[in-house]
Amino acid sequence: MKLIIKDLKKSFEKKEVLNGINFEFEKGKIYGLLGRNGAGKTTLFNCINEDIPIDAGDFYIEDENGSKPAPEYIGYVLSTPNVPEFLTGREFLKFFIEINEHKIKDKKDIDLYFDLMKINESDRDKLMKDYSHGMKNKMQMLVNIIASPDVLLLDEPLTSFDVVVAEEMKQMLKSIKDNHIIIFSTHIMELALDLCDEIVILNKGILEQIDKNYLDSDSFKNKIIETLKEE
Ligand SMILES: Nc1ncnc2c1ncn2[C@@H]1O[C@H](COP(=O)(O)OP(=O)(O)OP(=O)(O)O)[C@@H](O)[C@H]1O
Repeated sequence: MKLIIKDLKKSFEKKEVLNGINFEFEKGKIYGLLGRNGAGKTTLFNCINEDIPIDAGDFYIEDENGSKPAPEYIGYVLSTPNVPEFLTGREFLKFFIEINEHKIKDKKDIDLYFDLMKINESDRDKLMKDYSHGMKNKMQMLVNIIASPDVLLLDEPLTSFDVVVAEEMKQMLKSIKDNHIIIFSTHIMELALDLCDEIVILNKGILEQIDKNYLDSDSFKNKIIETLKEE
């Protein structure tokens, strides 16, 4: 399975943000998406998730059965969590599982899902408006893991997690990567290098993959920084 992006363009008024993105993301890999502030990482995710219209180009998923439109097979974890705050964590999970019942393979007891995310028993029946930023982020991550979409877009998802949870999330993402395409945007280069199989840089509106042969060399970080400085 691949997520194929062809000549994708997006501008906001006169500002050209995505200037012809061409890329093939493959199943079984975690891609680290790096770019300067305002480079267009979130815009790229919003386009692929069809939250905003694109100006030109195409994107789709291709597998052994042919090609299919991408958005239905995408899970998107936003950097600012977006959960219904008027529900408790338990109500949210119950509702999510009910409306996605046909999609969810291997359904588990709700408390097992909370356990997976290390959400305390005392917090499970609280309104999510009283959850911390990190707890809301965990809930958003959790529903995406339960739905197990083919493509998982993660917009700086680990930054609000404490170090223990961040490490657990890293291990969890590694454990599910074989069956997914995971694209992970971050400003933390060490995290990208530690977690990701490929590093992709969004610069001047296009995507560029950094040669894997550099991955273990000392000069790799410098190469990324030099590429990002070129703007
Ligand atoms: N809805 C919008 N209307 C107008 N301009 C927008 C809109 N959304 C994004 N932009 C502009 O597009 C550019 C790319 O923004 P985007 O949020 O995609 O960057 P980013 O790489 O995710 O940045 P950061 O790393 O700082 O989060 C910025 O110049 C931003 O101001």
